Amino acid sequence: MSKPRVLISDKMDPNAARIFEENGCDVDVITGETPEQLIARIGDYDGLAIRSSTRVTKEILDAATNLKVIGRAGIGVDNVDIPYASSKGVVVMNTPFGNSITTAEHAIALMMALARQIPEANAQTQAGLWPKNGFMGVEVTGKTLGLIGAGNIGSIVASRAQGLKMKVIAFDPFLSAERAIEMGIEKVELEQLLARADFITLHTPLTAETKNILSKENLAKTKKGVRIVNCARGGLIDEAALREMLDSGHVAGAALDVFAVEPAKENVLFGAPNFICTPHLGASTTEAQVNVALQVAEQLSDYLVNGGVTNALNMPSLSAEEAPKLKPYMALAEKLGSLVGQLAHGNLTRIGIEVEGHAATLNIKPITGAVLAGLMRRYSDTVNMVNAPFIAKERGMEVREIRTEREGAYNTLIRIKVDTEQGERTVAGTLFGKNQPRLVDIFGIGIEADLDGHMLYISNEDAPGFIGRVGSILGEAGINIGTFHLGRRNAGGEAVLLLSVDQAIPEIVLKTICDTQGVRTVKALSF
Ligand SMILES: NC(=O)C1=CN([C@@H]2O[C@H](COP(=O)(O)OP(=O)(O)OC[C@H]3O[C@@H](n4cnc5c(N)ncnc54)[C@H](O)[C@@H]3O)[C@@H](O)[C@H]2O)C=CC1
Ligand SMILES: O=C(O)CCC(=O)C(=O)O
Repeated sequence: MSKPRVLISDKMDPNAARIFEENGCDVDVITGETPEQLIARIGDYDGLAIRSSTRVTKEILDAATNLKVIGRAGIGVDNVDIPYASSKGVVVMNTPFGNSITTAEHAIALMMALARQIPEANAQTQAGLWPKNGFMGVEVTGKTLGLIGAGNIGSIVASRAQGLKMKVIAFDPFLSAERAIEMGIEKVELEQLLARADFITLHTPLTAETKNILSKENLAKTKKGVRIVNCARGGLIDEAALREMLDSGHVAGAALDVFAVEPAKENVLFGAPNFICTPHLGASTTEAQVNVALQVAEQLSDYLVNGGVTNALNMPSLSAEEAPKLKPYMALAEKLGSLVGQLAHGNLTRIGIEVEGHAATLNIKPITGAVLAGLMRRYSDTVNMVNAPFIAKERGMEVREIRTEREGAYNTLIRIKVDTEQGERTVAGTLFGKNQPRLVDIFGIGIEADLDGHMLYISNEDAPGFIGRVGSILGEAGINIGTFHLGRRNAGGEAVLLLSVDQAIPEIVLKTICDTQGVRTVKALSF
């Protein structure tokens, strides 16, 4: 089997390339290309490792015909079109913790630089001005630091600021009261933070809610003399409004690592009083870059070589240890989903996935993904367990998952219930001999069958001689029967026949079977 191919398209610590190679991938490091160059090249690769420079757009994803996974060596993934990647079945991963300490330290460094105007004092001193009387700083001790966003980085900033004897308040709608107490900070509303903070530091992603969170209006509500730090994302602050506030002296200083448009070769803030900036250096320490490079290479190669999923933003995590345990369940789930998809008529709007026994002790998200992928395969060739939940949602399907660790008649069971035009339909399957997917129930009728290759499903009235008649029709058409499985609701009632055959069954043969007395439904299946 050929090795997975990975492209590193942004500057990254060389350890990343080494790890990819050690883990069995072929790797190319080609940085600084234009989007057109990347579009021309990307079709050759299974994996793409990036930092913040490569923008993974729709056009790039359309050209990435072999791409299975994108890894961001860092946290923010606003440079990747995740919904489109999901629709293409491409997993997107980041490295959520590798550069958090470094970025938090950068925010603290910028805060201290602002408090003591270090960059300007340095420049004037080296220019021979000895400006001893030109710079009057402020202490941070006893001052209030307002965090907007108290996640990984925000909480590290909080603990460092507490070490500097600052009082920390935070606005973060998703911060629980318990966590705030644990962090020793005060959870406040945005209005309070704006009114009370001597320093404000931002640590949220850029979303519809956080875009321009420091708008002109909100900047006007800040305390006079406030100092503002942004090491999160450009776009969180209205840059033109901030410039006005710096010029007027209402904002005593601002330090930005990130800009609305990057690279920021020119910006309305350049040259403003008490404005300092760095070129998106928040994550730039040797330690952080080694961390994220190692992590992204381990994660991507684990996915490409072993199927392990870690820190994916568009699918559930699946460790390399979990992957082999889940694989037979996912195969079963896929087959059951596919059976339902092939047999159910009309739109499926409600799907129940019940997992019992041993499978329920595992991570069931991949099982759900596999059921949905199997179920929707009849709609699309590109559906897979990554994009299936998104497509299901898009199609308005309501998916319910029920997990019961207690064993029933089988040591493990996956049951799928769907509402169809004919009412609720159920199929269930188990694993025989630990990894052999086996159907055990079809629409409430017990049966035992492998779901493999070409198959024929017949629902009929239970009557003597029926099986012989079907056998003869197939025999006369030269179609060899591999396996034969029977089940019935009750004697003389509804019966089910599931056959595996060595070739696809021609329409004309299906029609002949359909016309046979006692037949209710006939359907050729393939798995
Ligand atoms: N300058 C740089 O080089 C770097 C920048 N970053 C950026 O820092 C940001 C934060 O990273 P982490 O702390 O790791 O992320 P995180 O996900 O751990 O924390 C983000 C926090 O923002 C909060 N939040 C979300 N919406 C909010 C809203 N509307 N108002 C207030 N709070 C809200 C969340 O509840 C969460 O607690 C990310 O955008 C990331 O891209 C990260 C690393 C390096
Ligand atoms: O890779 C970088 O230098 C930027 C890091 C960053 O912005 C992030 O991790 O979100």
